[in-house]
Amino acid sequence: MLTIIWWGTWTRVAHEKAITVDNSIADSKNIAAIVASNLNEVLGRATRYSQIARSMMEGDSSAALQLNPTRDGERAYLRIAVFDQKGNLIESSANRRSEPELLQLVSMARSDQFGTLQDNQLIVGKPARDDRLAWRVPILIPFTSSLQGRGFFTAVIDLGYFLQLYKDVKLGDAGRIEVFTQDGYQLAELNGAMLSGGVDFSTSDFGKSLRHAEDGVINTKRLGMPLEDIGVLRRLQSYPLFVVVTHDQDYLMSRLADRHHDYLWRAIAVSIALVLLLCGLLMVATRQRRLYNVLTASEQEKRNLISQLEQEKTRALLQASHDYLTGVPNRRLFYEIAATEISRAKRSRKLYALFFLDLDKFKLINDTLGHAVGDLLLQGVARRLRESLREYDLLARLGGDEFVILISEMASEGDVARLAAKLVEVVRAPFIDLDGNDVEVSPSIGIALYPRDGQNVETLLTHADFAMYSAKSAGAATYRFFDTSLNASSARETELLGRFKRAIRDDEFCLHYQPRVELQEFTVVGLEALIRWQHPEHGLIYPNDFISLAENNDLIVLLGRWVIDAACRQLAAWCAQGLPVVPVAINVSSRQLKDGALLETVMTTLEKYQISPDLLEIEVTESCFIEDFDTANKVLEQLQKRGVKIALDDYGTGFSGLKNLKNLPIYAIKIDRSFIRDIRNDNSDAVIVASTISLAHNLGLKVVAEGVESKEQLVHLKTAGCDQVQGFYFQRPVAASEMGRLLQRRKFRP
Ligand SMILES: Nc1nc2c(ncn2[C@@H]2O[C@@H]3COP(=O)(O)O[C@H]4[C@@H](O)[C@H](n5cnc6c(=O)[nH]c(N)nc65)O[C@@H]4COP(=O)(O)O[C@H]3[C@H]2O)c(=O)[nH]1
Repeated sequence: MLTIIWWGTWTRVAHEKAITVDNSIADSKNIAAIVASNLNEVLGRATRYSQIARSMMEGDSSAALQLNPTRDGERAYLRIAVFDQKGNLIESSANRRSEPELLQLVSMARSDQFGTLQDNQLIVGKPARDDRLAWRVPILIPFTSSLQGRGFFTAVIDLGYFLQLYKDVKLGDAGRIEVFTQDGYQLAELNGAMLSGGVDFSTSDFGKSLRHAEDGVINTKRLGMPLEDIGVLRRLQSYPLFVVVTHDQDYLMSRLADRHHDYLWRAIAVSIALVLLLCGLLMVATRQRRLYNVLTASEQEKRNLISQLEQEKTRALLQASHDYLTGVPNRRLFYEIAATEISRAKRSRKLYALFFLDLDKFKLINDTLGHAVGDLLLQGVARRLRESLREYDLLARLGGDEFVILISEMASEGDVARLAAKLVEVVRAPFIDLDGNDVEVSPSIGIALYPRDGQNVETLLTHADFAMYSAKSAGAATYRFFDTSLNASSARETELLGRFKRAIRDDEFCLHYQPRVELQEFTVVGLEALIRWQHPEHGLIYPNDFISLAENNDLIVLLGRWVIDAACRQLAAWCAQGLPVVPVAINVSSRQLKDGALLETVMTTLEKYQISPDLLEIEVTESCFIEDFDTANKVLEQLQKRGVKIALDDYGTGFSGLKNLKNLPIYAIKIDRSFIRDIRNDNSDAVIVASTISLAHNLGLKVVAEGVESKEQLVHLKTAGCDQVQGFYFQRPVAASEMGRLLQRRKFRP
């Protein structure tokens, strides 16, 4: 683009210059033609004067009078003189006696210095060496008169005067009009108003070139001139002279300069604009490029991230579906695959068997040899089991030392039994050098068969679990098929019972705490201690699974003591931490009330931990009073007297009409959560709760609603006038370590 602009500009400039030069040449040609024509005319008059001179020499006496250029107004002729053939002056227009300047020319003519002369031939002489008037040129025309023979007409012509007539022609400072003789002698030069002349170029290149030049354009550069000059030469029609007109090139070009500067500036401006535009475009392009690169990079990064995420996902899925320790499927994957297998089994006539395998005394190994050995053992067991099974049998680890195996497509129960026996033996074989220890372990396997013992995975698993307990009861290191006569729960209970005392001793139990919140300011006014069993093999076991077991096996008193001790210990610990403690309620069962030592246990424990009695509350259920009203009443009254508050738990599920309560040593009732669950939808529940609250208040009892899970229930209870609530809505039961912050804060936002 820039090239085009500059090429266009230069072409235009050059074109205009060429046109100007052409115009100047045409102009010069016109001027040269005019000057040559006029000079021709001036010299033509010399021919006429020479004829008058001839008449004069032939005796025409009046002719002399006509040889007077001044009288004719002929101002280009300064003087006229006539000479005879001997060189005598016959006539002078200036009335001079001698004309030495002109005589010299006559003498040269007579001595044939101009060659053989012809009549009427114009001889142009060189002016006398006088720079001031160098343009005054002597001329001579020979003629022949009939009386006196040869005569010479001479004159001095003022070419300066002649050229001055053109002084207004604009040719520029160095422009000029010149008159030359044929051999390159410059007779006169008009340069502006300046006249000069008398320069002999005959020996210079310029002079030589003039000699053969035709009419038209010539290079008028001469020695000492730096530049070419374009001149136009025009020969005189009748005389051996020519006129050269030269325009001043600088002058011509200077007339174009403004316009050309304008072109130049425009070209520069457009170029700058273009360059700026280009730079702008370049910057935009660079920015775009950079943005593109950034985008590409971020796209790449995104792609990497996605593939990383996909890898993570695959890994997570693998982790989520496989047991990290043994690498076999975990419970989740087992359920998925087993469900598909069972649905396939429905179309098969073959037997499917689900093995529930548990290692006997695994905890002992863990406790004595350490977890590292325990882990290696589990890995070894998994490996052996896997190696003993067919490829399409499904082995999974449920957790701890529990493995399950889904055996598919077995021909008979006998085959299943043989496989189970083989697995027992395989696992029983010693494990050598587990972290430096040789370990022996035996498995107990429970077997449930499809379709006989269950139609789905859950049932089969439960029944295999029962069968496994049965195998353990049978002395372990064996297998058992599920038998409907098996009492599953008793098998588990038997196992739990087996380690109950040790669990109390080993502190496998712990207390979780749930806050009780009053409904005016939503302040925590108490905590309920709820027992949990952190079973090393079965995980966290909730009280419903072992409280009745403890009650039925005379262990509840022992357990109760542990609870009293643990609650007081915890209160003391919170106090020691400087936490603002609130009363902690513990659950006491009817069997504990019958224990004569309860009062003493409570009081000594309080004393042991330096806990004020009003920081301990006791929750009893209605059943306590049913079984042995007097004893319960007595013990509780004594406790109450010593400052321990009593609340009636699970209210509504038992016998008590409210009127029966008025004689009991209680300060509050806790409405069972079964009434609260549907309080918003079940009108009768709402009525029971509302009337309970109002009657309890009439008896001076506080009312606590249990199992509050939603805001709607909360609003309803608050509107009904309930004093306090407890439930998942505010807080699920949590470990003591998590209670510290709540005790600090003490308040909930509803
Ligand atoms: N669905 C639902 N449940 C809620 C909500 N808020 C609390 N709960 C649950 O309701 C039970 C309240 O205790 P509880 O009625 O005394 O009923 C207790 C109590 O009777 C007994 N128990 C707990 N700890 C002890 C103890 O140390 N000694 C004795 N003898 N019995 C205990 O075991 C029962 C069950 O205790 P947990 O399983 O801990 O169950 C707790 C608690 O987790 C709720 O919003 N929704």
